[in-house]
Amino acid sequence: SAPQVDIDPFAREFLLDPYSHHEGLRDPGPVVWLTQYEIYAMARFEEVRSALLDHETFLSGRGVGLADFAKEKPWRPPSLLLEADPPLHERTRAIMQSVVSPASLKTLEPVWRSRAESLADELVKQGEFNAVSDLSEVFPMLVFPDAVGLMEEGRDNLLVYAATVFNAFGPQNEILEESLAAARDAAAWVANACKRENLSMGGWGMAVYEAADKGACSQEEAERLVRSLLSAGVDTTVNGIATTIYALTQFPEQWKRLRDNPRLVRRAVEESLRWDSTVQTFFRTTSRDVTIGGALIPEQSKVLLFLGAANRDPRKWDRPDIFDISRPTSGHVGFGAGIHQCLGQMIARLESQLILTALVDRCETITAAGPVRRRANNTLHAIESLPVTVSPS
Ligand SMILES: CC(C)Cc1ccc(C(=O)O)cc1
Repeated sequence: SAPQVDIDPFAREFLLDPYSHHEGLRDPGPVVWLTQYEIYAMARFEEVRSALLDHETFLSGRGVGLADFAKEKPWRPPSLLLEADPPLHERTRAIMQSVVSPASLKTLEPVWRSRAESLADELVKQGEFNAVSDLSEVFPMLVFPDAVGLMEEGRDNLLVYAATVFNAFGPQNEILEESLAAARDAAAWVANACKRENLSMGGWGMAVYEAADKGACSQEEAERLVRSLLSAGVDTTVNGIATTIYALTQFPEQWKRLRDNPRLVRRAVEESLRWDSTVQTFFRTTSRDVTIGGALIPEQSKVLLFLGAANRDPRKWDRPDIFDISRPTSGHVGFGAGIHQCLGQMIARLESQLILTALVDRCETITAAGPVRRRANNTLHAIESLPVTVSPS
């Protein structure tokens, strides 16, 4: 049976520094029993990847958080993408893939590039700035809400709402209680922003309703699918960009390599996702008894998958704790894997690549100008503050 582990992966001190705790989750065995929550967990690369690929054994429809939707009411109507299994998932995923298509991104790229360059111009002029409040919370908000076609008024509700979405995958701890209290108004704003009449023509949001007009889904489903874009599309890129900058301040020789060859930006973004995965964890629920590495996981069990720990598993990666932009990163589970693999991964990659390229082109060096401060979140490895100094090239 699965070895018992007393670690609390949703304790504040774990969330603020998860990587110092991961060996205690990987080493006891391929599957462990977390006594704090009476759930199973997997933190090794092989097992995490296999579970993500086996969507028939490891279900999403009963929620991808600790809450089992077969036993308790979700805090919000379940996502038709993230919290759906086939066949529903196939229909909704196809709609969203046709909306956030490569063609659509191609048309947006020039505008996104010019926004990234203007922001980088300003930041280099400043010389010293906060890579969170002045950069990673700014750039995604300059491009993503417009791509969705969101109303202008109240957009700052997006970050508050998204933080709650990600906290809600965890237990009812103080972190979740605090963010639920803070997010009441934000949730109302998001619900309203997803309505057809509040979305502008030509945006991704309206494209979902046009799919509904063609019979691909109902108008109500369209409204909830737009909510998915707002839930997943902001806090992820905000923290992904901040983490990439953080990694580059911690490994300055990697910045130098980017300066010598800016084409390595793509690899830096990928390696950043592996080295410090923005999305650290989420759950699956077993549809049947399944034995992993000699341990039986009964059906209807919640299983916590540690993506961040899998991406630094020494059984898979050599020198896993080193941020090395030349390493082969293919197969990392920073965007998940299988049928639920991140729908927005190309959006996230483009945003990160554009802003990083704009900074690499303009800055000879980028260095930490003070300590990094983290923001505790039940799912995300989030950064609250990251003061940096840049020298112009
Ligand atoms: C890493 C995932 C948990 C991010 C995410 C959040 C929310 C949704 C939704 O559909 O609301 C989808 C994906």
